[in-house]
Formats: sequence, structure tokens, C-alpha cells
Amino acid sequence: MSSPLFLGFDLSTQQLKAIVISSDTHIVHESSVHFDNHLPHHGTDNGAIHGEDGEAAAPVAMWIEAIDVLLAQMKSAGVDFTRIHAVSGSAQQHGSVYWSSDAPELLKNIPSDKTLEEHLCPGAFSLQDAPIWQDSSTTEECRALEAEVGGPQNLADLTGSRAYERFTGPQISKIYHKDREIYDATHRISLVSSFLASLFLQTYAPVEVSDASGMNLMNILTSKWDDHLLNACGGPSLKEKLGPDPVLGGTNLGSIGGWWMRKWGFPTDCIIAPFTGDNPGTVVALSTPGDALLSLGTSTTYLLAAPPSATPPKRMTTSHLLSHPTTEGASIIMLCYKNGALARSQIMERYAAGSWDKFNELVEQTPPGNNSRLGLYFPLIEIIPPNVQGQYLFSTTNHSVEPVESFPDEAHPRAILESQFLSIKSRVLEILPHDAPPLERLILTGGAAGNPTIRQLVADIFNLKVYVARTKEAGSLGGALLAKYVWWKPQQTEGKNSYTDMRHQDGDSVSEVATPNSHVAAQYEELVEAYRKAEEWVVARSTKNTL
Ligand SMILES: Nc1ncnc2c1ncn2[C@@H]1O[C@H](COP(=O)(O)OP(=O)(O)O)[C@@H](O)[C@H]1O
Ligand SMILES: O=C(CO)[C@@H](O)[C@H](O)COP(=O)(O)O
Repeated sequence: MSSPLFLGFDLSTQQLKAIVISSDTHIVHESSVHFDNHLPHHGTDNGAIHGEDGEAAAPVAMWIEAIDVLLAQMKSAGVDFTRIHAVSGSAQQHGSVYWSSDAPELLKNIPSDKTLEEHLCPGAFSLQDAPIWQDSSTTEECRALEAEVGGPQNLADLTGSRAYERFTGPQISKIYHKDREIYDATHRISLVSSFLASLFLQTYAPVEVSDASGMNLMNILTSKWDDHLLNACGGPSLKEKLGPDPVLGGTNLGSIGGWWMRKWGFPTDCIIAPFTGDNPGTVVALSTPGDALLSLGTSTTYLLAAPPSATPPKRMTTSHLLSHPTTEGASIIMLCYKNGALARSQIMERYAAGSWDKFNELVEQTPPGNNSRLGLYFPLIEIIPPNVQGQYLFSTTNHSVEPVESFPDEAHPRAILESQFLSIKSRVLEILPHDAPPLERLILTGGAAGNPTIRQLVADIFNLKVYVARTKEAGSLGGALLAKYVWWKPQQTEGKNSYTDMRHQDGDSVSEVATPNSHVAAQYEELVEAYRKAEEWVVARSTKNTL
């Protein structure tokens, strides 16, 4: 019998990606479909459609077509689907998919001569464009939800986060209160992750615990839906629309649906495991205790995995606490920035003639500290600090900051990198668990992780050695590992079958790519205070003006 393979997806903001691994965790195939480039007829801009008042959505039909296209691409590249023993994956967090009452029947009976898109779109959905994580239109719903439980800290204590505009509870609340017809026509609400799993199962999949932590609807300590919050966001019918309580990663959800066997040749016993969020997926792919993770995908996220502890983890109104996908009681601490790659790309297009090499040259021509220039760039309405927008330039001297009108063109590339990473650095001590050992390594992933100038700057700013994995696609690797885990676990003896046990067998999978220069690191330590002052200035005056 041929050796087993495991398939992991990542439905991220700009692309659908897939990774196939072998049972000894070697990557045997990687491929992707880029939404704007490969499926331009859906009219997205970097994978999203931006509406009024901060609305952001993505066509569900585009995501589904991307699956049809990606599978065909994998088949032509020689991937043997008959060897895939399990499928799982990751997806951009918080986004929600609204299934119609026809969905169960349509999902169950997909004809072999049809593509998923032909058969499911538009009939299986009550809302054709799914709200995504870039949406910032639900401030009113956020404040109402916080008030419901006595304020932001109480909501954070209950769910792991205060209310955030992109979180699924406030998004559902907006539809429930302002678009009741769509709400009533909705039979099931999935996260992007559980929507993908549902397609593979051909029946609704439950939500996974780690991704459920990005909804403001689940009790973070018990991993169960909170009835009071459900009622506040969607009335008495929301519980049914969300389905059963969230499940741990590595749960066997059942076998792949018949269409996948007939159309693509998947084996009848191919297991579907819960799909998680792309950030939890990154953690399961790369993190070991003592590591920090910096994901430079469309969003910038900073992630710390915290082991189970006797005392409940601290919940804050300035960061997120997520349940760990595979280890009960363990958690993930996360900071998330909306103006990550897209803001850097804008600067690269504008001041470096559309070339990352030129961008790097400009960064390297300027000294650390950028000749006393600090620039904060928020083309989209930001998450941290909340709801700021615009471009803010400062000159820095002896910890004081003065706003200035402009910078020389060549100063912007270093300015955006320094301010983005100083923002995270200014928050790290606050979010680290009290009993955490000192951080030892920083693991870089996402689209910008291959950039040598960014790697070095990150090492210097955080004063940590920087590591990268064999692939920068940590989300899909995490998905493939979750698929392998669901197959591997039942073959082990009790007590030796944890996800960590499985990963120990694989050995370390990252290599060092940058070492901090202690002299430069000390300069950045000094700059944190100036950054804080600049940010305070911006927060006090931001008017959500555009760049
Ligand atoms: N050499 C590079 N230097 C810096 N950023 C890069 C480079 N190459 C690609 N990127 C960035 O990577 C981003 C895509 O990252 P990716 O992790 O694939 O995003 P996502 O998973 O959110 O779809 C692009 O928007 C681009 O800005
Ligand atoms: O909103 C968040 C996390 O809270 C984002 O990190 C999304 O999960 C999108 O991920 P990328 O596509 O940028 O990787």
C-alpha cells in the first residue's frame, strides 16, 4: 500500500493555499490560487470588497471557485488524492458564512459532473458576500455587547477579548438587528474555517475552539457557547444557527463526502478534522514553548503560546486570548494589526517603484532610528490602536516627538517597518504571562518572512534571534499537521498521543536567519518611549482620514 499523505489548506485574505505532507512531515506539494490575479471576475481588491463605513467582505463564490481551481491545479501537478488519509486546514479568522435552508440538501447531493461553485452558488447561501476580518463597521454593536455584560473587561474575562468590530458576534448582531430578512433566511452560520470543513464533509461542520475564541460568543474557560451573549447577538435562534459547542482540533469529524471521492478520487476512509483559524494554525505548525511568532501575512499578528496553568490566564482589553487548538487548558495570546502587508506594499509601490529589492535598498541606506524620523501609517482603519486611520509623521528628539509635514521619499520604507514593529515591542511585556520564561526565539512567517532586510530589522527591534520554517505558509502547514494528527492519534498508546508528542517525533523545523546586533537593539529599546508618545498623539487626534 502506498504511504499516506495529509492535506492542509489555508483560506487566507488574498489566497487559497494547500500543502501536502507525508507521514514523516515532509512537504511534498505546495500550491495556491491568488484571488485578485486568478479569479479577477469576482472584483476583489487584495481578496476583499470594501463597502461604506468600514465594511469589508469577500464573495463566498470566489472562495468556492478557488477550491475547484486549486484541486484541478493539484491534480495536474500530479498530487495523488487516493493517498490522502486526512484533510484539515486553517482560514482567516472571524469571517462568517451564512448558509440558506437549501444548503443541507445541496451539500449532500453534489453531482459528479458539476463543480462546487456551479452547484452551491448562489442557492446554498443566504448572504453572497461574507463579512471578513477587515470589517470595522460594527462599533455600535460592540459597545452594546460590552454593555450587556457590564463593560469591556467583563467581556474579555468571559470570552478572551473585549468586543472587536471584526469579531463574529458583533457581525452577526449587525445582521440580526439591521438585516432581519437575511438573518431569518439563514439556516446555519459558519466561520470561514468551519465553512471549509463543511464543504469537505458535505454536511455542516462544528466550529473549532481556537477559532471560536474570535467570536465574542464562547466562554473562553469552558469552551462552550455563552447563552447570554448568543441571545444578545442573535436572539433565541442563534444557538441553533451556530450548531453544537465548539470542538478541539484533532477531533475526527467523519469521512470526506462522496463527491470528493467520485470527482477527485479521495479514499472512502479519508478523515476530515476541524479546520482552525490561520493564526492558531500557525501556532500549531511552528511554536514551541519560549518562542514568539510574528506572522507577516496580510495582517500582522504577534502570537505567544501559553501552556495549561493552574490559574486562569489573564484576559486583557488590549490583546486577545484564544483557546489552543489541540491542548485543552492551553492558550494563545495574540496581537493583530490590520495595516500589515497592504500598508507596507503601498509604501513600496509609492517610494520604491514597486520593487521589494529597491524598498530594501532604501531601508539599508538609512540608519536605525531613521535620522530621528518616526512615521505611523494606517491606510485602513486600524485595530491597534483602535479605529485610527491616516498617515502621521514625526521627528523624534530625546524621547519627545514633534509632528512634521513630510519626510524625504527615501525615509518612508524604514519608517513603516520601524513603527509597525515598535508598536508590537511596546506591548510585549504587558501581554507576556507573569510566569513566562524569557523569550528565546522569534519565528517569522507569512509573505514578508522571506525578506532579508525585514528579518534583520525584526531581530534588532525585538533583540531576539529570528528563525524561519521551510515554508512561509505556516497556516496551511498547520492544517496539514492537524490532518496528520487526527490519523496518528488513534494509533498511539493512551498518554503518549498528544499533539506535542507527535511534534516531538518530527524534531525542530525552523532555522536561524538573523541575529540581533546588540548595539542597534539598544537604540531600539530607547525608541519605544518615543513610539508610545507618537501613538498617543495619533490616538488623541485621529479622524479616520485616508492616506
Ligand atoms: N519580498 C517581500 N517583502 C515584503 N513583503 C512581501 C514580499 N513578498 C511578498 N510580500 C507581502 O506578502 C503579502 C502576502 O502575504 P501572505 O502571507 O501570502 O498573505 P495572506 O496569507 O494573508 O494571503 C503581500 O501582500 C506582500 O505585501
Ligand atoms: O483578524 C485576524 C486575526 O485576529 C487576521 O489575522 C485574520 O486571521 C487574517 O489573516 P491573514 O490573511 O492576514 O493571515
